[in-house]
Amino acid sequence: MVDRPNKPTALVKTPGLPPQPQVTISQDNTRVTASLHTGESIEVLLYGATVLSWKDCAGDEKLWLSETAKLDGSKPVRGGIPIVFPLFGPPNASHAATSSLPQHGFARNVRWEFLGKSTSEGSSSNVKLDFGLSSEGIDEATRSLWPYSFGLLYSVTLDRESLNTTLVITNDGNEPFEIQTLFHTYFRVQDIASVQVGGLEDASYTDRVGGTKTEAGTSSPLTIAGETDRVYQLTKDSKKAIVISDGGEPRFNIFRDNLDQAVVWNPWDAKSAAMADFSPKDGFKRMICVEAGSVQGWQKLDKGDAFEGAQTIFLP
Ligand SMILES: O=P(O)(O)OC[C@H]1O[C@H](O)[C@H](O)[C@@H](O)[C@@H]1O
Repeated sequence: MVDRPNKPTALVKTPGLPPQPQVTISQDNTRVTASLHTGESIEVLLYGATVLSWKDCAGDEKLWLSETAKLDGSKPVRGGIPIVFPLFGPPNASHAATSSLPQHGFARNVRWEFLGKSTSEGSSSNVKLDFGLSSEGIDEATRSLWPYSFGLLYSVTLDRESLNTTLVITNDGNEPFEIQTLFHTYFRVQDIASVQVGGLEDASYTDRVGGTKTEAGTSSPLTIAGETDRVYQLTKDSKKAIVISDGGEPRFNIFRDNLDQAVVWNPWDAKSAAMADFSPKDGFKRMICVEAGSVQGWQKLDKGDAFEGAQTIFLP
């Protein structure tokens, strides 16, 4: 059974004080917000099931969201964590089944259903919000572009010091299909000039700036000094974090589960100037996308198969 929103569950009893709600959830027609009693919070837009905001206990925002991002369902959100599915990047004639879809697929362009919340047994400090999308939940025009019977279950779990996003994709029909997927996370940073991305050392990557070329890994952490768009080929070792440091301090430790690539993207000045929904125009100095995904080749799902991929971002 699904809890109704707006009703805090799990009460903590502190001697001498009235019971305190552990988790507060509220929902309107467009979004769901959840806060822990310790102050951490998340906000998820039903359009695209896009995480728009993740704040720590001090109320500091961890995600970057463009000031001109469209939140009205007219286009994918520029910022937060849009979900890429079932195709990463621009459509390509070489993969006929997804060749008619928009860039990064359709999951970020459609309204999802809020399925409800849960908290861990005995835990005083987390909340999981579940969202669903299926072939029945998309419009006829989109379904005609990708006519498969699928189910997506997306869970966003807020803990005191981490945020987990888990996507389970199922093939609910008779026809096999092939997918790519990715969490397009926009991290907020203080100053891109002092950002380093560690944990990608020695990984080969596809550089997508100015044509596509494959490069061997380098021994030092990645720094960003211009337009950057790389797809790193990582090992299956989910214990190795990708670490985003800012001003010499580690800020985010990203762990992957069953996602073997990571895209690093910063549009820099010219590309961000060309995006109407990217603002302020120098906002590229305060964001970096590090996107865990499965985007090299395709994951094939036969009838009844499921694919599960997740990322957990820890605040050091
Ligand atoms: O503008 P969008 O469709 O949201 O894509 C934004 C970016 O997403 C990924 O990071 C890709 O690697 C980039 O090539 C792309 O420009």
